[in-house]
Formats: sequence, C-alpha cells, structure tokens
Amino acid sequence: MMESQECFPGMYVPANLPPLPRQDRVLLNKSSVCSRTYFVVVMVFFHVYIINVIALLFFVHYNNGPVEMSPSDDGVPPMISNESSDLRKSPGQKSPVTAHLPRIEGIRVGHVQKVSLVPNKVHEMRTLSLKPLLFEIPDFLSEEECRVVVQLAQLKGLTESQATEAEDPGETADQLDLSPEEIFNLLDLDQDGQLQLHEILTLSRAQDGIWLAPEHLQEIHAGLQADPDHPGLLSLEQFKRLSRRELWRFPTRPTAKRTQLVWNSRHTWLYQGEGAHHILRGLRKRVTRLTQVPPVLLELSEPLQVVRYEQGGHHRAHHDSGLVHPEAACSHTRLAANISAHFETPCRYITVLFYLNSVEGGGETTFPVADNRTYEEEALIQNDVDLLDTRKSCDKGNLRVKPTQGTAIFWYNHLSDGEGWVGELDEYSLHGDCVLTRGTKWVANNWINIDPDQQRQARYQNLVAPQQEGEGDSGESPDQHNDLHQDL
Ligand SMILES: O=C(O)CCC(=O)C(=O)O
Ligand SMILES: [Fe+2]
Repeated sequence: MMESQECFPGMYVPANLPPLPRQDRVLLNKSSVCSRTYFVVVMVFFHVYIINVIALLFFVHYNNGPVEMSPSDDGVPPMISNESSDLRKSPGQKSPVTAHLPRIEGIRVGHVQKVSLVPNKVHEMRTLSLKPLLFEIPDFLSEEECRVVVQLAQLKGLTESQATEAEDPGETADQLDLSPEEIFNLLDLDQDGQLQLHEILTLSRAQDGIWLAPEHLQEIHAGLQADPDHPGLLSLEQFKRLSRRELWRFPTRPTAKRTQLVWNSRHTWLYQGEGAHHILRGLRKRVTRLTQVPPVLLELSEPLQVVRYEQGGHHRAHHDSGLVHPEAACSHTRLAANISAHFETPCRYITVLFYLNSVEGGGETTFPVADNRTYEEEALIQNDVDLLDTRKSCDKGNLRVKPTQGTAIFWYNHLSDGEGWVGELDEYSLHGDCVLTRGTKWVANNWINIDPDQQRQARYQNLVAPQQEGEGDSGESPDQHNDLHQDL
C-alpha cells in the first residue's frame, strides 16, 4: 500500500521516492516517527499562545475601563488586593505585616481615567501632576451634597483657624490647668455623662487644640475595658479615679513667635463614622472607592474638616503631612505609640479636598513646585520671591486649581516605600491657598491617616478596630440618621 507520512498539514513525504542515503534516511525516519507527536506539541503550544493573548487582551481591557462597583456595595473597591483587606482583621488576629496599599497611577499629566464611584454614573479623573501624584474629579459632589455639608458645618458651628507652623517640633508648650470635670466634659461629645472610646478617638484625631498624651490615651483605654458591667463606658467618677495621677497634659496654643499659616478662615470637624449623616457616609464610601484604600483606614482617620474663608483669607504653602522620622509619633496612632516619642506629626497619607462652592475671585489652591525637576528648600525663597507666601507669589507657582463647586482634587502626601506602604513625605506636595479677593470660599478636607510605621498602624487597629466594628452593629437602619442634627 502506498503511504505518505504527514508531519504538518500540507507537508507530505511522497512514498515513491528513490531510496535515500543512510544519513538522510535516519533524518526522514526521525521526522516520520515524530510527525504526530510534533503536530500535537505544536498545536498545544499554539493554543496556549492564543489563550495567553486573549487573557492579556482581557487584562488590558479591564484595567483601562471604569472601576466597577462591587455588587455587594460593601464599600470595598474591587481593585483592592487581598493583602490590603488583611487589615480588616478580627479581634485577636495577628497584626498584618505585609499589607499593601493600592496607589492610583497618574500615567501622564492630562491623562483621563474613568472611575465608577456611584451607580449609573461614570466620573472622569484627570491627572494634574505626577509630583505630587495629583488628580482632579469634576462633579464628585452634587450641588445638593455641597449645600448639605455646608449646612451641617454651620449647624455644628465654626471656630477660628489659627494653625501655626512649628519651628521646633521638640518644643514643649505651656500647660493648661483644667479640672478632671472640665476635661471629662470636653471629651464627652454627646454629653451623655459617659465616655466612649470613639469620643476620645474622634477628638484626639481632630487635632483641634486638645492634646491627649499617648500615656493618657492608654490609661483611658485601659479604664474603658476595666468595668465588666459596663465595658467600653467610663463614668465621671471612674474618670476621676483614673486622673488622680498628674497625667494630663493639655498644652495651650503655642505663644512663641511662629509663622501664621491660615488667615481669615474658620473651620469645624464633621464626624463621618457609623451613624453619621447619610451624605457624609456616602462621601466616605465614594472616597474609599476613589482611593481604593481599605475602608477600615478611613474609619480610623480624622473627621471631615470643613473650612470657610472670608475675603482676604488664604493659607500659606505647607505640607499636610509630616516628615517620616523614627522619633515621631503619628497623632492618630497615639494610643499605640511609644510613650517616649519626641514629637507628633499628622501622618496624612492622602488629602482629598472638596470644593463646596465656586469662587468668584482668587482662592485657588496652588502647588508651587508641582512637577518641578528638583525640589530644593533654599530655592523656594529667592530674589525676593517667597513661593511659600501665597499672598504675594501665587502667580509664580507651577500649578493652580480654581475652586469649582462639586470638584474634588486628591493627592498623595507621601511616596511609596517601595513595598506597598507609606514612604517618605513627598516634598512636592507643598501647597497653599491664594488670597480670596471676592465672596466666600467653602472647602472640606478629607485626610486619610496612615502610620508609616506599619507595625504601629496594625497595633493601633488591633486596639480600636474591634470597638469600631461593635459600634457598627447597632442594628439601626440608615434612615434613622437622616436628620441634619444627628451625629455632628
Ligand atoms: O483651601 C485650599 O484651597 C487649601 C486648603 C489646605 O491646604 C488645607 O486646609 O490644608
Ligand atoms: Fe493643606
């Protein structure tokens, strides 16, 4: 029978060829022996290759498309890695040491990414600069939401902002002489005659003039756990017993000559935790989706700061966060801090700034050194131009953002440490606020506090997160919190 060996389709070895020399015969025999195996192997490789190409196309497609909301709408953005959600551990579980914080890529200045933050709407997020990594999202808030946030701030009441810039962080401030009753009343936010941990944490995170020393926070925390009949609660009597020792350190505002940072502005803090007004809760959820930071980190961050500037108001250029230093404790993790830490910094990994109204004249947010080739502190003040002085040099800075109602901008105050955690302060995140020449300006700052010391952040979470989780299980429906007067 005439036979032909098929190695690949269309490739035949004719059966009627004259006998081949020995060497060629070996080759031909080899190829005919392998022909079927070769065919199978090549086809397998071919299919694997095609599957890889298809998988790659899917990957590219889903990474460029809008960030979808998860169907469960549980506030966990879909792009959070499993590692980052490790931070939401249950009580008693070991602290995570390999957690990873997602970081949005800027690609290039002017690059627009679509993000899905609320149902039935796609937002556009534009990269404004790469140094710092800064984005703008128009229509982040609706007109109604801006109005309600301003109204809530007015109901709560605003106080004069007089933040000053510390020249020497190690400097000790004066002491205020307050009685335990007075301190108790300051801490008891809902004035129910009992202290709860969230009241102490909310106040201490707000960095609003009341300075609770780490040892004091630890003492209160221990006190809250001590009474088996009322765990998590502390009465005035118990509080007085705690404070028999001279632990209280309430420094007054520093009086030494320092540079005034903010002018003609007033501010207040709005609680955004469980049970807060639904618009404030909604904003927090949206910020979680936007930044992709694990929700627990937002729940453990400072409250929302609402600021109103009047004509002439401005904010000198500054960094929202502090230098990373082994001797520095973060304000928000004080409870878990080493008592001997020499000074305290705010540790604000991300700033999300909301513009609550459109400004008629001035009031732009300025980033004087954004995308500069280099950052040199000495170069900030040269030839009579002080880039830090936003009264005089706003037009000399690299980037200015005009406040438009509903727009949010956000930026990273820290670089990555290269292992997915908070690294050094990004000095390019220097920013300020130009003089308001007409009307009023309303903004809100949402700071996301994360300790660059990952162990300390984890320790802090181990201490307070079970408490936070418990508070969330109140069983109340969200509608019970729709009243403007609640939970401010
Ligand atoms: O109001 C602005 O435009 C900037 C405000 C600011 O930087 C701040 O409050 O820390
Ligand atoms: Fe700022």
